[in-house]
This record gives sequence, C-alpha cells and structure tokens, in this order.
Amino acid sequence: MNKPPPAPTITPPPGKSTKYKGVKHTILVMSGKGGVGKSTVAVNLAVTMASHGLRVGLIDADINGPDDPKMLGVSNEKVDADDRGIIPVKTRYGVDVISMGFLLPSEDTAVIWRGALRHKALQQFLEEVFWDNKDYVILDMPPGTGDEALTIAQLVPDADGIVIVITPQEVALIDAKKAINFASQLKLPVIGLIENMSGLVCPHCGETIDVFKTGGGEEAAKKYNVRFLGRIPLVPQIVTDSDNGVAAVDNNEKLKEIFLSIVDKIKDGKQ
Ligand SMILES: Nc1ncnc2c1ncn2[C@@H]1O[C@H](COP(=O)(O)OP(=O)(O)OP(=O)(O)O)[C@@H](O)[C@H]1O
Repeated sequence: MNKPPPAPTITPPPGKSTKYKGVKHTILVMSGKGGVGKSTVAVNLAVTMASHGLRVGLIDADINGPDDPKMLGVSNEKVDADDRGIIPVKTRYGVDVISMGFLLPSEDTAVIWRGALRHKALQQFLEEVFWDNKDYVILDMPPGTGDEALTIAQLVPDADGIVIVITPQEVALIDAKKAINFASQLKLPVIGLIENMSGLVCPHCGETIDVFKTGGGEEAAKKYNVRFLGRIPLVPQIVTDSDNGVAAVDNNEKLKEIFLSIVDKIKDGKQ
C-alpha cells in the first residue's frame, strides 16, 4: 500500500511562535453534519465584518475540504512565513485567511493524514499565525461534532463561543442538539443558531418555495433556549459566486442585509 504523503509544514524561525496573540474575539462556526453551508456562512460573516471596518481573520479548519480560499478567490495563493510567524493570505475583501488549501499541491489533492498530523497542522494555524491585531477570527470548523471538531475546539484558547449552522428540516433539531451538547462539553457558550437554505425565492415570480421547509432553526433555538441569529434563503447565486471566488454578500443586497443583521447580533451578544 502506498504511504500517505508527508504533511507539508511551514517553518517560521525558531522561538517566534505568536501563540495566537493579537486576536480579540474568536468565533467557531460549526454544524451538526456536513453540507449545510457552514463554510458559506463563515466566509460571508467574515466578509461582512471586514466590510464594516473590523479587522478579520478566517481559519479554514476543514482539513478534508478546504474550500474557503476558492470561495474568496485566492486558491492560487501560497502562505509565507517570516520572523513574525506564518503570514495569512490577504483577500480583496479585507479578510486574512489561512487554510490547508494553501499547502496542498492542487485543489483536488486529498488529505489523507492520520489524526496526529491533522492535529499538528491545525495547531500551527492556531499558534504560529501572525494575526496582527484582529478584532475577530472566524474558525470554519470541520463538519460534524466528531473527534476532529473536538480536538480543534480544544486547541482554541478563549473562544467567545460557537455559531451553529443548521438547515430547516425537522432533523435539524437533532443536529442542533448535537452541536449544543458539543458546546457544553467544551464549556463554550452557544452564540446562536443560523438557519441556512431556508426557502427558495423564485427568481421569476418572487414567491418563496419552502424546499426544505422553514422554521426548523427558530424551533430548535426555542426548544434549546439559544439565540436565533437569522435565516439565510436558498439563493442559487451563492453557488455560482462561491465557485467564482466572489463573496455572495458583496453581490446581493438582500444577503448583505441578512448577514449584517447576524453580525450585529453576534457583536452585541444580546437577545
Ligand atoms: N443559502 C444557500 N443557497 C444556495 N446554496 C448554498 C447556500 N448555502 C450553501 N450553499 C451551497 O451548498 C454547498 C455546500 O455549502 P458549504 O460548502 O458552505 O457547506 P459546508 O457545511 O461547509 O460543507 P462541508 O460539510 O463540506 O464542509 C455549496 O455548493 C454552497 O455554495
């Protein structure tokens, strides 16, 4: 059997670890399962914050599917390191991003390292990146609430809390519960729930079609007594924008408004 390729590492000069300094707030964006739009939410939250004058970093901790660089139009960039530490990649949205995607030889390279190597890579992201006084670092977590997510969440010092992304179906109640249990296991506050893919607005007649139902997010928030942060509709343009390296909030007024209202709630921390 072929051996997995060695883990690529970036080597900052010895003794220069920044130990995750220079970050005021860290927010973990997670989901109870894959494919619910966690990365889409993380990227657009980061872009919205940056467009309102905040200094923002984004860690793409989804080692198996590092999509954030592509979504931000920087998939061909490489990270560098100097005597300050690992330097995240700058994007045109003012969000500095670090991702396993920058370390892989091509977009379709599969990451097949075992747990210890993954852990090491993420530890580097957290301890050795020069964040340069960020107001917020958004951590796009691996999907689900398994070991990988747990390990990463434990590596983050003093996170503010977790934002949970769910879809509107009834099963979302179970996914929300899993994520809430995860947060309480880690003694991290749940900042709130976001319902994504909530109703498709017909581009022809303007009517909303509830493809996956709506309201599951609000129901889950009520049931588990956590804050409901907002509902993001199913917008086909999100898929094309992501594929083209464009942040959807930069291209759609309605989404801009929705994300801004979510960011305001995250910032004020009140009901
Ligand atoms: N509100 C939305 N409207 C339309 N498409 C969306 C929406 N949210 C996400 N998508 C699309 O759904 C797909 C999955 O989204 P995304 O990669 O953000 O999910 P994820 O939860 O991070 O997935 P993974 O489990 O692979 O990490 C992508 O093609 C994305 O463009």
